[in-house]
Amino acid sequence: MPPYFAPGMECLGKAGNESFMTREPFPTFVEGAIIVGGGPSGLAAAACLKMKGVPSLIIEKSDGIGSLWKYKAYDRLHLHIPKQFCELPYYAFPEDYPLYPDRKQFVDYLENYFQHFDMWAKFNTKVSTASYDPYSSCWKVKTQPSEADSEGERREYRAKWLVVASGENAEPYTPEVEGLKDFRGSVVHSSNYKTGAGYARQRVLVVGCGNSGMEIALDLSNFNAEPSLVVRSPVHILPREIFGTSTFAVAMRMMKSFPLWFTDACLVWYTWAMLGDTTRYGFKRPSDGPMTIKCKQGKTPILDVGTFAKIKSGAIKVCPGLKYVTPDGALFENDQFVKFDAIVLATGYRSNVPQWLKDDSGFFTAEGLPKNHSKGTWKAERGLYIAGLGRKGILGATFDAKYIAEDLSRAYASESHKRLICPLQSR
Ligand SMILES: Cc1cc2nc3c(=O)[nH]c(=O)nc-3n(C[C@H](O)[C@H](O)[C@H](O)COP(=O)(O)OP(=O)(O)OC[C@H]3O[C@@H](n4cnc5c(N)ncnc54)[C@H](O)[C@@H]3O)c2cc1C
Ligand SMILES: NC(=O)C1=CN([C@@H]2O[C@H](COP(=O)(O)OP(=O)(O)OC[C@H]3O[C@@H](n4cnc5c(N)ncnc54)[C@H](OP(=O)(O)O)[C@@H]3O)[C@@H](O)[C@H]2O)C=CC1
Ligand SMILES: O=C(O)C(=O)Cc1c[nH]c2ccccc12
Repeated sequence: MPPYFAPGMECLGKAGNESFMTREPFPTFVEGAIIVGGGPSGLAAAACLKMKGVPSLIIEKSDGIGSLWKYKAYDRLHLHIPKQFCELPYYAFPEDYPLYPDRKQFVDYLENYFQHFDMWAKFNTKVSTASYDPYSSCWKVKTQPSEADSEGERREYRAKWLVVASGENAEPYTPEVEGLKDFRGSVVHSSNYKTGAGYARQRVLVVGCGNSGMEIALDLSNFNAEPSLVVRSPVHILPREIFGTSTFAVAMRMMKSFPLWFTDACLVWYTWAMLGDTTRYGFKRPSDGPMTIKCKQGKTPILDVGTFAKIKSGAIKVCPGLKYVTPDGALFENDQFVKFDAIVLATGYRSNVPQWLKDDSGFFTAEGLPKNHSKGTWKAERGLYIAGLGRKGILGATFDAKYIAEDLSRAYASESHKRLICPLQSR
């Protein structure tokens, strides 16, 4: 019996006494792969598959591609590593782009990339569940329209292969902080922060000192606000450039020829020479080096774009961990109380994979990131692939996409004799 007639693939609605009113939608069969997410990782995967002759459908909950860069990033954002490390496969950045393209340029590039490869995508469509159906050996992907699409309907798609590309930064993470909900001023997550323009002369507490918190504190200071930055854990801070060359590029080159510890020692020594003793300003260094931590834990070092100079000058204050927030300020772990007018939570993001992917293979951690697998973080079982969740930035996602296309295209070729070709109803 061909797979499309197998039990479980018939669209007869739910069992039991549920009426036809609650019937499940008819599934649309997708030849090739379904890709969940239309960010850089999903685009890279779709392009690499296409180059290998494998079709795919991107399902994206936002109204277009690159939603993180389009809607969830602040205005002054630039790529913080040089463009050659953020280029997606088979399509170069325009030649006149600067070394560190800005947010708008990167979004334009992603949109052109999508057009260039003439990709298939369903926008305003959120994947609510994806599960493997052993009867049909397919992935069942159920979708619901996003809030912006009032006329959309629930759909079901099926494909032999599923590529998870929903991003490490899928959901803003807001920690439980005592008293936060009673704070009288504005509280925004960094994903909703655009510019410091409305914060002039306000005392703003920026919680979190990853790359977002550091740059938002700088932006606030440039707009004449009075930012304070919570730095609760040891963290590596590196200048973005070493003698005019990107620190990231220097590190990559060194890692090819020298052991990791030596690269780390050089980076830390150089930072000390450039920025001085950062511990004096509240930045304790972890005992492991910056690239060791990136490789082991995926945590990105701070690439400083001018915040540290503002900290040195006193324009940005550094605070230790938060104890609690009051309606008009915050108490810190050193028992100091400071008044604030606004709070920006630059406390990071989480994967949303556990919310929608039903996978019991043990491939993912409870946080929805691949566990450390000896064979890499891009391939699970039963036709499930993962792009951009290996905590290696856009460069890592492009490697994932190439490996995925290589492997998936082989499986696609061997399946081709029994493949069912059902054109999509809409693009
Ligand atoms: C502010 C910021 C700056 C960064 N700068 C850099 C940088 O300079 N260099 C670098 O290498 N990395 C950088 N990163 C890391 C970042 O992970 C990448 O830039 C990149 O966007 C990751 O691409 P992605 O496609 O994996 O994820 P995303 O860009 O997050 O794309 C995932 C897409 O999946 C969609 N999606 C999620 N869940 C669902 C669902 N259930 N159904 C349908 N669609 C869904 C989302 O709407 C989103 O469009 C930065 C991250 C942030 C937050
Ligand atoms: N192109 C660019 O210039 C930029 C790149 N990025 C990238 O985007 C990704 C996300 O970065 P980002 O948004 O900064 O998130 P991160 O996860 O990197 O940083 C989150 C920060 O919040 C802190 N934090 C979390 N909870 C609390 C709490 N309760 N109290 C105090 N501090 C807390 C964390 O501290 P702790 O370590 O103690 O948990 C950490 O310092 C990274 O990969 C980053 O490199 C981001 C911005 C700009
Ligand atoms: O911005 C990010 O989150 C990245 O992951 C980019 C990146 C990958 N490897 C790195 C090593 C040092 C600094 C940034 C990165």
